[in-house]
Amino acid sequence: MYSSSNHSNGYHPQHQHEDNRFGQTHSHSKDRVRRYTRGGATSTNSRSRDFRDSHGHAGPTSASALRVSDQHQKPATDFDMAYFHSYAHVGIHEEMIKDRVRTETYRMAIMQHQSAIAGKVVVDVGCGTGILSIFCAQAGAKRVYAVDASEIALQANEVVKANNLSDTVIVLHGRVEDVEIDEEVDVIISEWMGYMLLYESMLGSVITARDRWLKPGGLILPSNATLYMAPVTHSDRYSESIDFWRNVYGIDMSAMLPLAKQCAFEEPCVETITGENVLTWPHVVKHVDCYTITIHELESVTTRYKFKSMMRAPLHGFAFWFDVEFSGPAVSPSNNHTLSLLVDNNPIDGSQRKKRANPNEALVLSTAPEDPPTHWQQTMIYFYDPIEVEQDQLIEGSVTLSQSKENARFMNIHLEYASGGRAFVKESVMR
Ligand SMILES: C[S@@+](CC[C@H](N)C(=O)[O-])C[C@H]1O[C@@H](n2cnc3c(N)ncnc32)[C@H](O)[C@@H]1O
Repeated sequence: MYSSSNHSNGYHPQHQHEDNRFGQTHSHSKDRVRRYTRGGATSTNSRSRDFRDSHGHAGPTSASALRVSDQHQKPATDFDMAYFHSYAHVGIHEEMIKDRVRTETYRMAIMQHQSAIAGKVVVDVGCGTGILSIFCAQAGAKRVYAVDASEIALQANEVVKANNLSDTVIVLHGRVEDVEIDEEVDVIISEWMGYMLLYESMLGSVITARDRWLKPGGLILPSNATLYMAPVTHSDRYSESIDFWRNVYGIDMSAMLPLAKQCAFEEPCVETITGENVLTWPHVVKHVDCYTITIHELESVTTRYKFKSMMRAPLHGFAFWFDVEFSGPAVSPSNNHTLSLLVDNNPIDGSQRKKRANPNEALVLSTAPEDPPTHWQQTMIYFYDPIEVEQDQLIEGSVTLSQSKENARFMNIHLEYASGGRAFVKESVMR
């Protein structure tokens, strides 16, 4: 995943600064998950470890507490191990927790659903430092299984102990796919969203947890998610990275342009844009219902889009962003807890978009350009050269997001676009 325009892969030495989230270096902004792509295998083991004592209470880790179960899922790959290792770094957790939009929306959602959590059993899929598990304990959960395959689970256990919550929060160090929980749970909570929603492929682990442990009628937070895309104009960005080379201290360095374009725009960029960069209403790329989605459905997502530009402007590429909603399971319309969002047809481009039926009913965590910024920012796919579009000009094509065969946590992006009689294809990989 590329968080700025200044490199064609994640490991360029120039413009380096410490990325607190993953201890990774890059120029403009922070990467949520990248560091794991560098090293391949790490020394992290794939066994599950829990901190329960013989009475089922949380306690210090010991060799006898190590438990292995490989009957549920494929074994973790070297890529998985490197991925979990990347989450052992404090910086990534600091960045997530300091993202107040993210963390406070989760806390509000937990409090909003307190009646479904108090006295109930919760599993926190990917607990990290344990913050969401502790919020659930504060909301009155009877028991919270806080599961994380990263070494950060050891820290979570210390945090739980220091807050005198060891009787409620049971930290399990292992993959959700491997650990054993000997009871059904009422609630699943997880912060699984990667850039462009599906990068990291962590949603599959939430599905696994759901299918292993969730009681019928149980609650999943967040309950659904939507990935959007829209065409954008961003002349400043293009000038900064490309036009810059046309005149450098009076020297014509245009010979650098092909390399500059490749390095800047070959891969997706994670950046913050504003609503002013967006040329039309967004198109829904994928809507995910966490209660019903299958792992198979996530392997490849294809959508066709058709936009009509609202203005005359140079089209520089597409922005992607997502939102997630914290509502209960979808139930019949006669029930008061019916999902609060409806999907209706976008009058501008004919695509579907979500409309809030009752804004008071479900909390939404949005990463849209017009909403307060989050650490996810927006994900941009830039063209190598802009396309001039007139007002009302059609921009159409398709996009396919598929898990890489090499490493399912990488995402291949196949983008086809046509406008004004010209057609293009762009392939990129978010790694
Ligand atoms: C985005 S972080 C969220 C951390 C924490 N819940 C929070 O909100 O601050 C995701 C965490 O999930 C863990 N994780 C991802 N996949 C997992 C799996 N299959 N089993 C256990 N932990 C997993 C990662 O190690 C990471 O710590």
